[in-house]
Amino acid sequence: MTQPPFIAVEGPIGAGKTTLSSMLAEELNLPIIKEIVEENPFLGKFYDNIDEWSFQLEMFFLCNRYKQLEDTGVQYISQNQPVISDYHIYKNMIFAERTLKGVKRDKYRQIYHVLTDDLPKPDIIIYIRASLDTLLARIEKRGRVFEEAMDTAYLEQLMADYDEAMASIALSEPETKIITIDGDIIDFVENREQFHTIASQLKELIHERIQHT
Ligand SMILES: Nc1ncnc2c1ncn2[C@@H]1O[C@H](COP(=O)(O)OP(=O)(O)O)[C@@H](O)[C@H]1O
Ligand SMILES: Nc1nc2c(ncn2[C@H]2C[C@H](O)[C@@H](COP(=O)(O)O)O2)c(=O)[nH]1
Repeated sequence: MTQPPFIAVEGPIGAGKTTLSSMLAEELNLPIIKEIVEENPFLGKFYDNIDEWSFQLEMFFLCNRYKQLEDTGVQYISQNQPVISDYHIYKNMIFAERTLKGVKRDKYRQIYHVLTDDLPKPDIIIYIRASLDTLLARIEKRGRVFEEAMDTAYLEQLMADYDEAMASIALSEPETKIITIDGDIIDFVENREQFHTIASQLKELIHERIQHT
């Protein structure tokens, strides 16, 4: 039996994940699972010194996402309720593979698999891509102080890592539907028509999948 749709909005930092997932949740009346960022005690320290703080930060993100998906994701799925999230659990690996090295990376990989292998995985991914200039402009617009120390090369590397990760999911999970949005061209914030095109496409996919559940 297929599960009711679990939708994840993904993309590099500043792509518009939280914005788009919140808009879609409201438009389609879906419950939303949202990342908690402001209370993260390690992010500021991490951007000041990645090597020193990466393990603590990656573990913090992993444990929080695990707990959130365990508490709410599993509950919605078991009630046959479609749900949208502003992250995919695989995001942890995208970042950790970039920020961790050696023994810590090996340990992290093991813990990641132990915690996440039996979690429900999204079967629809909305992947927002955008150019470096667009991402930088949106990060600046958001104005989080701790992100001022972010290195541009780090963000550029993450953009490539995201492309690679999405290509790998497309190959290894052909049943997962990936909708790619060009965030430089499609403006779901300013252009209602463009937002409605995305919302209608998602509504149709949810409808199709519910019928097969
Ligand atoms: N399409 C868009 N056009 C203009 N501003 C946007 C757009 N998408 C997001 N933003 C703004 O960019 C910033 C980052 O968006 P956010 O949703 O927090 O990104 P993410 O969750 O991917 O890091 C926010 O200030 C948001 O209001
Ligand atoms: N090293 C990691 N950093 C992460 C991870 N998830 C999010 N983040 C950072 C990136 C941003 O500064 C901030 C919010 O993320 P958004 O993508 O929502 O803008 O947190 C992670 O797993 N590892």
